[in-house]
Amino acid sequence: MSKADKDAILNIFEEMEKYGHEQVIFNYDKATGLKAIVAIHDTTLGPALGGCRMWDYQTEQEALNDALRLSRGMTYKCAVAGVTHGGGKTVILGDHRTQKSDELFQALGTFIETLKGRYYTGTDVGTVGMDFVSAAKQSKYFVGLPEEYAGSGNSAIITAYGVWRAIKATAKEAFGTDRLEGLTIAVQGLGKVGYDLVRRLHEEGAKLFVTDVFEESVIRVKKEFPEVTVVKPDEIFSVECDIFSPNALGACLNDETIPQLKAKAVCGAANNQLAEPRHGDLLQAKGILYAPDYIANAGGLIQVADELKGYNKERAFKNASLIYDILLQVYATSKKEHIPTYKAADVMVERRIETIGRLNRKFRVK
Ligand SMILES: NC(=O)c1ccc[n+]([C@@H]2O[C@H](COP(=O)([O-])OP(=O)(O)OC[C@H]3O[C@@H](n4cnc5c(N)ncnc54)[C@H](O)[C@@H]3O)[C@@H](O)[C@H]2O)c1
Repeated sequence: MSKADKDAILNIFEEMEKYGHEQVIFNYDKATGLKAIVAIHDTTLGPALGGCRMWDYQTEQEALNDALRLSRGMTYKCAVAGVTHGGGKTVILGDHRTQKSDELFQALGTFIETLKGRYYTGTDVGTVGMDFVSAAKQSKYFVGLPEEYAGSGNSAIITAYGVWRAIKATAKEAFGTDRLEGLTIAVQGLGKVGYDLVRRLHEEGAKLFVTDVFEESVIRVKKEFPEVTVVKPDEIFSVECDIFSPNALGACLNDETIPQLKAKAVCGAANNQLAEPRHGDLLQAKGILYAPDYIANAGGLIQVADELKGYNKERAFKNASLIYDILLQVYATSKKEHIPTYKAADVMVERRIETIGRLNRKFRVK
């Protein structure tokens, strides 16, 4: 174990205190080799909800940091999306391409079951619905299962729908109309979400520039929507456009990329788009309207939260459409309180958690 890892373990409570985490659980199963960390950030609004990531972390500290950071992000995403859940996250330490097995996920199921519903989990980077079909053999606290297993299925479709609604709200704020026809939009990432977003934007008559590092994704999009203009991955930031839509990886808005942006607004699905919070200030200083990522991409969360009530697709899409209204509120708060949009979103969330928390305490039956 490296010195950094030892220090991190000594500092866990300091980290929990800094960000208000309630619980961090280390799970090890000898028979399957499962090593998983579950972080529960805040259950004021209800049981924690948040995906399970499987990643070949270089160090245990990196895995722990990811669990802490991502679970906190889920508290904010749940609160802003209006679902009655708090934030949690699981990370499995391992290579998702070579180390998965039915037994490994069943072992995860046994650990999640011990939390007795304090935390629900499902897919994230490196995991797919079928992994949780295995886990669900041992526990009822899994979501995001495939439709044939009575789950709500692929969440990318509703996520893309939510991002489309977010782009419309952002256009309304930046350009005074939510009609996308004639606007130029640069889309980075043509994966599960990016592809379906391009389909919607194309249908509405937006002029599209697109890119992906995976050539097959680019070929598929160009074949289906021949009017799009394909650019190289490193050219997408400097495209002359109205809106830049990041749908690939996190930290894409940083010291190197922000100066290249010619867009008047940024709105996309990627998680953790700002490399650091100060990049949100930098965007504002440049006069670029930023749609906070955890609001724009809340569609998937809304779907899995709905699954816990007995999935109703119509209801889930109706709730995801409200991303439009929530974003307009964020933009209004940002203007009224003279703060960047990413801060306005956080402020709205913190106020909501405080208010609902107070209501929950007031009416709790002892
Ligand atoms: N799928 C969901 O329901 C959901 C929900 C919320 C947030 N998100 C976030 O949205 C983003 C996209 O999710 P997804 O499900 O479509 O993932 P995905 O893996 O299907 O697609 C990501 C795409 O980005 C491409 N890519 C990676 N690096 C790139 C780069 N530098 N330039 C251009 N393209 C690049 C990949 O080749 C891939 O095609 C992720 O950040 C994810 O965390 C997804």
